[in-house]
Amino acid sequence: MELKLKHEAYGVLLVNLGTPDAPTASAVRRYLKQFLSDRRVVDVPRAIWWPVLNGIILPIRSPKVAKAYASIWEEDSPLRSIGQQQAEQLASRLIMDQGLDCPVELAMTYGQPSIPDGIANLMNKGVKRIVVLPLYPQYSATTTGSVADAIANALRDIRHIPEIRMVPHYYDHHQYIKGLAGSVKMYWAQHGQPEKLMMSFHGIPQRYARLGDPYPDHCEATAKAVAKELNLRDDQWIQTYQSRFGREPWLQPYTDKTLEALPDKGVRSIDVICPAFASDCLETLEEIAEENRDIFMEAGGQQYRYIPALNAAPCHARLMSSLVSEQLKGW
Ligand SMILES: C=CC1=C(C)c2cc3[nH]c(cc4nc(cc5[nH]c(cc1n2)c(C)c5CCC(=O)O)C(CCC(=O)O)=C4C)c(C)c3C=C
Ligand SMILES: [Fe+2]
Ligand SMILES: [Fe+2]
Repeated sequence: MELKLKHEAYGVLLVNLGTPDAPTASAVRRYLKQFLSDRRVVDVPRAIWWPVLNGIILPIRSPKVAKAYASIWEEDSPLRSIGQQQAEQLASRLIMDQGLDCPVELAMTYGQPSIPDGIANLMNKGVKRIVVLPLYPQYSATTTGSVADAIANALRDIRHIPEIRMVPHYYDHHQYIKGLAGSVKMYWAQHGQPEKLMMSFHGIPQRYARLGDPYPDHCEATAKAVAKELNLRDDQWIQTYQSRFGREPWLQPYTDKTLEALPDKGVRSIDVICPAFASDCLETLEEIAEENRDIFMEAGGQQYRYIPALNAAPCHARLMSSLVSEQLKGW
């Protein structure tokens, strides 16, 4: 009985970026407005950014991006439906691996389900200590930093605040590296190995890294560790950055430009993984699996395959359960 009460005091908030409520221009506009108003994401002075965001970006981008969402939407946005599966699997894993019967709530930094609702749901279940697990293996101020801000903002409205611990990153965690390498090995065992493996990470502006964001160092460490785990020679893999936005230079090499150039360098077959994404989403299912495929094939490539994110794989739930239990030590 005593043990059960103790377990009920803990809860997990699994956090991902966020996604629109529907694949429509108005829902995408609402989502992009919240996301792109975050100063950690776009740090341009507000007097310059507000007119650009409201007068140009939102009216032009929302209908275009809504079409892209419509092409990947099933019953819901994949980011949210996969996130719900991950939350359920993590709750079962915590019981199986750690003997810990505690609630797990999915929350999004932007859109629904929100971080304040996630915290309220946990507290309504009697939770006093929350482990926040941002689903970002590599730390960036634009993602993990924004989760910390959103948690702090949510706590402002709570009189008796819960205790909070947060997983800062897991870019070099052995279960994460083995999970990624294992998914590639399994894919190659079934479909054969291509000439190159591309590891494409979501980009950030170069300036953010110069100002102290360690994200590129974390990405390089992940990519090197996965290549090592797969016993790849240097010429058998390449690390790139995708999803650039706006005019200033982002981290390089760019995924799309690299794919356009590779066939001329003699590379005709390539597999792509996106290690910065814990769940498949618009950026992997549409940008990588569709748009970038066309770029490679039109440039003369012959075989292009996207290997899915870890999503709801059992090894992913085991990794998340280890990350949570490592935070619980001594608590
Ligand atoms: C404007 C600057 C952006 C920064 C900086 C940025 C960093 C960043 N984002 C992710 C993960 C995801 N991003 C997703 C979509 C997305 N990202 C941006 C812009 C920045 N991201 C935009 C405008 C969008 C929306 C789509 C579009 O308009 O092109 C998603 C997908 C969400 C979904 O609903 O499927 C994810 C996930 C990381 C990991 C990261 C920095 C490390
Ligand atoms: Fe993004
Ligand atoms: Fe994109």
